[in-house]
Order: sequence, then structure tokens, then C-alpha cells
Amino acid sequence: MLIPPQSSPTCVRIVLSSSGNYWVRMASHLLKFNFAPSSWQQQFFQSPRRRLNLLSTHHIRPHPSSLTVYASLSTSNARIPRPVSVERSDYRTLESHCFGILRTRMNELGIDIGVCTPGQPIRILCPMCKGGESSEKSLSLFISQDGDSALWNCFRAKCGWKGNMRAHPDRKSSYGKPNQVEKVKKIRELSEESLELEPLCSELLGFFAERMISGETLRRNAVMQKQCGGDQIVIAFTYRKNGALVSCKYRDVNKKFWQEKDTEKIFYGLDDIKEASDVIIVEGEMDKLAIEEAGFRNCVSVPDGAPPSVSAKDLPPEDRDIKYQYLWSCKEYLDKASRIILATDSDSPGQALAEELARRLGRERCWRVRWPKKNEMDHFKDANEVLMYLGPTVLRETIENAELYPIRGLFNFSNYFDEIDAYYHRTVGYEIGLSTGWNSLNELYNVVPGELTIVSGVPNSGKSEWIDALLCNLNKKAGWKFALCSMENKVREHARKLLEKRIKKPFFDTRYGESVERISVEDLEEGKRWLNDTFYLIRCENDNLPNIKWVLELAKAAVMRHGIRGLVIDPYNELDHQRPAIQTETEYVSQMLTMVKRFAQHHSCHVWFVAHPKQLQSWVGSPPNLYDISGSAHFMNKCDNGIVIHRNRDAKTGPLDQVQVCVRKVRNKVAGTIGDAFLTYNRVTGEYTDDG
Ligand SMILES: Nc1ncnc2c1ncn2[C@@H]1O[C@H](COP(=O)(O)OP(=O)(O)OP(=O)(O)O)[C@@H](O)[C@H]1O
Repeated sequence: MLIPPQSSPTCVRIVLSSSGNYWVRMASHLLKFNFAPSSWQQQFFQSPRRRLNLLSTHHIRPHPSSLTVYASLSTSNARIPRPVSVERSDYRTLESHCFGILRTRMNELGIDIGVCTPGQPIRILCPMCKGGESSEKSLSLFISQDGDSALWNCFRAKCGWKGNMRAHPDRKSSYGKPNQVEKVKKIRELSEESLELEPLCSELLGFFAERMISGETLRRNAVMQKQCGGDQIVIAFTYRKNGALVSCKYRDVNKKFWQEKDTEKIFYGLDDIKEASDVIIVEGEMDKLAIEEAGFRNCVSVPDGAPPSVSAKDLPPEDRDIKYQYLWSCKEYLDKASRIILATDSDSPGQALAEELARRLGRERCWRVRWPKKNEMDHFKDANEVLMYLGPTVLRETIENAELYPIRGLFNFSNYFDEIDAYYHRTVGYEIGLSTGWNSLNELYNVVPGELTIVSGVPNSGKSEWIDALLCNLNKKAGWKFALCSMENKVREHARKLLEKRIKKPFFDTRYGESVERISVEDLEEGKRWLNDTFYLIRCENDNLPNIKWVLELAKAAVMRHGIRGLVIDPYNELDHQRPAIQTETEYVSQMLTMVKRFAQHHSCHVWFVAHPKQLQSWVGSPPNLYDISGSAHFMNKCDNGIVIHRNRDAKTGPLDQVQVCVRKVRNKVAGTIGDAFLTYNRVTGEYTDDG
């Protein structure tokens, strides 16, 4: 029996013949398929006259060998089930397309998959070993149900050829799950009648009224109710797109939520953001209604609530971003928005939701709402709570006062107001720098945590001695502790110099000690304790030179473990400065000083870096310039403070124990200014005192 097509030429009609075969009319051809119906089809075709309209000719992919044109009817295999399904039409189109590509690719390997039935393994002749002497069909071949992938294995031990291939390597396939037919979710069509929704009863209107949601808002948002078994009535939030019912979410008295299955995931209130340039996103339907009470209709709610935390993974591609499908399916609505206000809950899942939305929507057009404080400790949780406790005006103001969503690396000054206030009120300490302990330097140089001071001077000018004296002063004045990376100093000699300055007595009573009483054993014991509590030594225990990274890592540990406030690196040239061949010394120094400065700033630690001047050809005894530092002008350019230590070596021009502290650069005017101070060096105790 054949029923001719009646409508469009692209329409194909299938009619179940009395013999159980299908007749298909395509354009001017009459085709016959000799496959048999699946059980689903058998049910569908209960009546031999029942017809099935398909959208295109591609919707059926019969077994290639089973397709004949004007062929005579074969009834012999009419009851053998074939893996043909006509209900998943779009999907089949894709499958046959994949199958074609896969077939071409597999042909190149010498395998013709035309003989295969997707989803069912078969044995064929292996193109590699040809089945050996007995020509056995040793290659097991499996084509996935979606026709996108092939898997094969030759079971002959001597061959063992195996492999796999994909038609679309990037596409998600059912490959690897041979027996699993990919599920295509059908989206249900809904109506108020089919869901048995009813207008809200007076009890539920009362429930909403208690939450400050008016009847007018409920009507406009088509909030309904449903009888759920017995006499239980639940709220039905209707999800609509262009006015049509797309999904429905229910809420019972116990605040339990559930949603209609197999429906499209969209935002609640989607039609309200059509063409909106400002869009408000909230975390629940009640909040969407509350926002409307505050005067904003351009608001939607996410359908599924908030995640427990922000995912640490990179964003998945849209088609695999399952939890946020609603966002992608409503993308065209949000694309038009220039400002998206994230008004999610104030709790941590709510904040995680805001972050997940901002990641996907683009932080640059996102704003976030800060819910008002409930008490000293807590904030109101969401829009509905604010509406109930503070009213629609405050809710409106809260939304209007949304702040820019933070973007890592991009700040406002307001992000720093606390820090600026603390700086102004000097509550952190040392904002204007810590005095060196020498009055003559008070106007010129003060030590600010987080800054870098380069100390230079010709050899033997007393750079190390002066820094040691400075550290002793800072420790005495403010209890600061320090890490010392002084490669040139033997530990015992460094200890001697520091103890002499601290105890103000010579370590020995010979030669330089003149006849001054030396440090006593008791002094030594107390001094050792002080040394131990005040200084931490960074030293390379083998003969290798330490590099700057290594030094800074240890200094960081000293900050964390011992709370050091200063680091001395003395001198620069004793570090390992190996650099890549393509890097110039200038580039290297710049990079190294950047690292040092970053360490100083991050850890609020002052760094003194000793760097020698290059060999001065015609040095006449005057203090060198900071630009004379060997290696690079970057020492001068990059430091916060630049100091040259100089001493008179000619008795005719002045006292030999006089030390000139030349402050050559001070970036921070709060901490000092350029100028020279003169100190007197005490050779016996190593102390420096103000001149005069
Ligand atoms: N004003 C001064 N008068 C006399 N001797 C001094 C004076 N300043 C420092 N010295 C002595 O000079 C020697 C070298 O001092 P120091 O090690 O501090 O110099 P430096 O500039 O760090 O040397 P280098 O460049 O070799 O590292 C020490 O023995 C110190 O006692």
C-alpha cells in the first residue's frame, strides 16, 4: 500500500506496508527500505495507515546495502531489528555526516566501514596481515553509535594491529562507551493546563504579602500554584520565553524546590530583560519579585541557585558548561546589556555565584551589590530580606549603589582608602621613616620599610661599617631585626664589629683597642644573646656564590619566621650574576633590582644593597657618583635612596676620622632629601657619632 506525499517536496513520507517494510517517497523517486521497525516504531505504527512526517530526506540512514530504488520487496528479513530510529531526526543527520567523513578516513587505512552497523562490532579481514595463511577475519571493528569514531584490533598474535579514529577529533563522542546510545534530551512542551497550574489562593497571596510581594507583582510575573497530592498546595514560578511557558519551578512550605524535568534552562523573568541595557541578576525567584517591588523590572533570577564555591578549573567550553547552560541559552539577551548588576546573596555560595557569572559575562561590565549591614557582624542576606526589614526605598538605593565588580589588577583609589587613612593617621608606624639615630641625617635620610637603599663608595670607605652602625641604631631605637647577607665578612669578625658598636668597647685590647677596657666575658655572653635575637645570617654553606633569588627566598623566610624589618646584601659583586647570553648586564641589573624592590615592598622590609663604583681612572679623592656604580645606571635609576659613604684620607684636608654620608637620591620626600652629613668614626669601638 502506498500513500503519495501531499505537501512540500522536502517532506518524506514513510508508510508501513502490510508486509512490515517501509515505503519512502522522495521527490520523483520511490524508495523502499527493507529494514524492520524497532519496538518503538512498532508501537507507533500500530495502525497500517498511521503516517510519520519527517523534515528532510537525511533523517533516515538505512543500512547502505539495504537501500534499493524501485527494488522488489523482500520480506525475508522483515522482522530482524535494525538500529534505525526515526525519532531523533536532527541527531541522525549529524550521524550520517560523521559516518561519511569517518568512512573516507578509514578507507585511507584500507578499512571499508560501509559494511558495519554503528553500535555493533563486526569481524573483517585485517588490511595489515590479511588474516594470515588462513585468511581469517581477525580484525574486530567497532563504529560508535553516532558514527563519529572507529575502534579496531586485530586478534592475530603475529599482527595485533589496533587503533582508533574519529571523524571529528574535537567533537564529544560516544566513543569508548560502545553499548551506550547517546541520549538526546527532548525538551517538553508545557502549558498551564498540562501542568494543572491554578491562580494563587488567598493563603499563598498572604504568604507573599508577608514577604512584601504584592498581588500586582505576582500577577505580572504569572506566579501560580499547583495541587500536589492530597491537599498540599505549592507555589509555581512559571519560567517564560516570549510569553510562552518553558519551565516551571515549585516551592513547598518547607522551602523545598523542584523543577519540571526535560525543560529548557533559562533565567526566571527572561522576558523582562529583552533589550535592557542594565540587567540585574539575583539568586532566587523571591528576590526577583522583591527587586520588582523596589521598582526594577529589568531583573532575572538564576534557575538553580548558587554553587558551594568558585571552581578552580578554567572555564569549560559553552557546550560543556552544564551548570550554567541557562546563561548560554540566554546569551543573546545578555549580550545587549552594558551593565550587569550581580545582586546575589551575601553568603559565600552567593559570592561564588557572582564570581562564576562575572567570569562568564566579563567582569568589565559587571557590578556587585553590597547588602546593608544587619548588625555589627552580619549583612542582610538578599533582596527579599532587605525589602522585608528595610523596605523598598532602601532596596532601591542598595541596587543603585552597586559598585564595580573587582577586576584583578585594576583598582580604584577607594580600594586603598583604609591604607591611605592609616598612612595619614600614622597608625602602621614608620610612615615618615625611622630616624637613623644621627641628628645630622634627620633631614636627609630616614629609613622607610619597603624601600631600597643603594650604598656605594670607594673600597675601604667604611660602607659596611656605617651600615652595621645604622642597624645597631635602628635596633636600639625600634627593636628592628635584620637578615645579613654579607659574603665578605667572616662570621666571627662580623660579630666582633657588631658587638663593639653595641657594647661600645673594643673586642680586643691590643693595637686598635688602644688601652681601652675590652669587652668582658659577661658582656660577651649578653652580646651573643643580642646578636642571636637581632640578626639572621644568609650564607652559602658551600663554595658556590648565592644568586639573588636564593637570597630573597631566605630573606622571605626570615620575615615570616623572625619578623625581620631589614635586609643587607653586601656587596652586589659577590652574588652569582650568571645571565642568559642574550641578556645585557644593564637588562640583568634592572631585572634583579625589580626583584629586590618587589621583595622589599611585599614584605615591608627595607633593603640595603652595597654596590662598588667601577674603577675610577683619575680618582682625585672626591666621593664617587652613584652613576659610577659598576654594571649599570639602573642602580641609580631604580633605587629609592642612594647613599655614598666617603672618608677623608688626607690629613691636610681635614680630620681622618671624619666620614661624609652623601645622600645622593631620595625618591620619597617624606623620608628625606639630597645633602651631605658628617659623622665621626671611632676606630676603637666602630661607632659613628654626629660631628661637633
Ligand atoms: N673614617 C674612618 N677612619 C678610619 N678608618 C675607617 C673609617 N671608616 C672605616 N674605616 C676602616 O676601614 C676598614 C674598611 O671598612 P669597611 O669594610 O666598612 O669599608 P667598605 O667600604 O665596606 O670596604 P669594601 O669596599 O672593601 O667593602 C675597616 O677596618 C674600618 O675600621
